[in-house]
Amino acid sequence: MLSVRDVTTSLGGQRILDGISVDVAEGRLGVLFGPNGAGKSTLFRCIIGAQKHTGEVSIDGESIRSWRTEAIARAIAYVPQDHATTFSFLVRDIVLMGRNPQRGGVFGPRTSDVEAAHYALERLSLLHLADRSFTTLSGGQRQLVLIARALAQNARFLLFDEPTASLDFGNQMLVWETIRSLVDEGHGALVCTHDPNHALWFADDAVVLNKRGSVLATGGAADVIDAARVNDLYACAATLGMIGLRRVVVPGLVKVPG
Ligand SMILES: Nc1ncnc2c1ncn2[C@@H]1O[C@H](COP(=O)(O)OP(=O)(O)OP(=O)(O)O)[C@@H](O)[C@H]1O
Repeated sequence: MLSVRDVTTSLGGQRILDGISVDVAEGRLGVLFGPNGAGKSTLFRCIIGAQKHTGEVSIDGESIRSWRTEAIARAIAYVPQDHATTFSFLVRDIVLMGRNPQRGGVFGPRTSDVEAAHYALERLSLLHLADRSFTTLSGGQRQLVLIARALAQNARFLLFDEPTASLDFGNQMLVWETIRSLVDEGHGALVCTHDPNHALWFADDAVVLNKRGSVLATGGAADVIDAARVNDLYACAATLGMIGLRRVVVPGLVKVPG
């Protein structure tokens, strides 16, 4: 279990997160839902130790505050919101980078690392792109490559920051289905999303943040993300229609909980 307890942080002299607590359990898919600027990305950075904070992040009851970066990366894989690389790394090398925390030292990749990267590419049907430059890929393909890198990392817990932003509907579903299947295989995931439908379709649990960076609600996704709450957060009557999409099922593609 990855546990976040009472995490509070400030940026530029301003309180950004205020006493956030969230659990990420293996075999559970949680979503982090909240308006722009609520602090979702900042919370991810706190969790992986990239942002100073008070409160505690622990794994199986052990605080990870003093863990080295590599040790954290062996336990937690983070897929950032938008990865604009200016270097034209090959896709296979980007995915192989996911093995760095496992390798340690300065030695080159072991056979097992190459195999893990190959498996991750194969799992996400990306083998045909393995020798393409990352910079030449579409946004959806890049996102899938970053998920493959996280898969190669073989961490117990996966953090995704808006993994379907800018993707077409088909790729949104592919990404969510991939995350869901990784969770069903035993990973724990926390996914930041702006789409209440995605939360209802795919997530088990939800944490709703308000724009002041504190928890508005936490619990089962369908219990805490409903029309009233979405309307309250965004003051938008159209949210009722969006929530209605929950009942639209693409056969064999979208799993609707319950
Ligand atoms: N370096 C910084 N200095 C000052 N304020 C910052 C800094 N980085 C982020 N912020 C502020 O922190 C707040 C939270 O930002 P964050 O990116 O975590 O929000 P978010 O919920 O992920 O937003 P979005 O949904 O738009 O991606 C925002 O108000 C942002 O302007």
